[in-house]
Amino acid sequence: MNVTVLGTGGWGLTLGQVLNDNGHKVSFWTFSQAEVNLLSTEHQYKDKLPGVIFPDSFTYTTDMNKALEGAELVLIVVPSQVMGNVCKTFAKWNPQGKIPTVVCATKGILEGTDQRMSEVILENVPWLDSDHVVTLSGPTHAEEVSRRVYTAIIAACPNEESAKQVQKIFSNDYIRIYTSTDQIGTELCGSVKNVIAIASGILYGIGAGDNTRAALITRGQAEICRLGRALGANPSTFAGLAGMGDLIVTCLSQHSRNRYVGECIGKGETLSQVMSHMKMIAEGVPTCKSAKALADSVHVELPIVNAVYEVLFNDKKPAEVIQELMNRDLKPEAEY
Ligand SMILES: NC(=O)c1ccc[n+]([C@@H]2O[C@H](COP(=O)([O-])OP(=O)(O)OC[C@H]3O[C@@H](n4cnc5c(N)ncnc54)[C@H](O)[C@@H]3O)[C@@H](O)[C@H]2O)c1
Ligand SMILES: O=P(O)(O)OC[C@H](O)CO
Repeated sequence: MNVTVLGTGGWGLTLGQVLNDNGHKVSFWTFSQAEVNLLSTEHQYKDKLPGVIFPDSFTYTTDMNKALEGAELVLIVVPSQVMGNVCKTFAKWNPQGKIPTVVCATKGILEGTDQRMSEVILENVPWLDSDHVVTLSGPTHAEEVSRRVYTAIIAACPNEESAKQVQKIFSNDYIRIYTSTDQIGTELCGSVKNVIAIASGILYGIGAGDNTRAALITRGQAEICRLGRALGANPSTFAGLAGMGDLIVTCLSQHSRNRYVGECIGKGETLSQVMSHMKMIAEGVPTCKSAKALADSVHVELPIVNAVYEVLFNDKKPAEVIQELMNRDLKPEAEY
């Protein structure tokens, strides 16, 4: 198959390598000429994935129409907050009557409109329909998949046949794809877990114990469930790879950018200080605002997300918000 990947960050490049391993022809689009120059000459992205050499057959361009020539599958892996603009350009491409499957591996919720990524794509690409937009999500760090570490993830689409097509295209002997028709739950889990991972990082930064981190992950999961249920997700998704699986990896992994942001803040940096030395995207930062807004819109309480919001955007001290969390009214565990 001819595959076009929109986005040359660590995850786009890694998924391109998976598809190349599976025998597909991969072309990349990036907004950055500097990235085209770097990747075309060095075939690696040392700042993001040191030591990983990408195939010579990969092509890179800033011309999206050129990258999309003959595309049978399009994989979008750009930061969530630029998804709308990237899709506006993508929409100008003429697929000549044959609508390709569009796979979205971005995790996040758009600030301002509070839309999930499949909603942003569908709104901005009029010739696409929901049967052709598949979400790829689950516990995956590019640092590991690029080294072909065993991994399992979810392909979610309301149309089961499209999810199965993506399952077949991406699966191989080191990456195993499960299908789901719960795209809402899959997208919400993959987005909100990043906010909980910032909280986990804060706990690392202040030197909290394992008990505290286990409590955070479990109660973070309860928040994701509560929001997901209110927005129409299937509750079984929360216990699966896109739910608990991804929450665990992002809260605990040394590779997690969201955990890293939290850890720096826990050690005393401000958000703008952390952002000034981050080389990669930490989606939990914008998603914290959108998750809070989404929850407010359906009258769902997300105490941990709200606490992270206070620390990130209102300069509250971690110790203060943790005390507030601990001192809330006592209640039964299963109340969500
Ligand atoms: N890295 C991972 O391990 C991983 C795993 C699963 C999901 N994801 C998700 O994939 C998405 C992309 O993350 P990543 O790790 O590949 O990115 P990254 O942090 O490695 O790099 C970001 C990339 O965004 C692109 N970019 C920046 N500004 C842009 C703009 N204005 N227009 C278009 N492109 C722009 C650049 O090409 C840059 O390389 C995120 O939503 C992330 O949560 C990442
Ligand atoms: O490195 P993070 O924290 O952005 O997480 C990346 C992936 O979402 C983990 O599945």
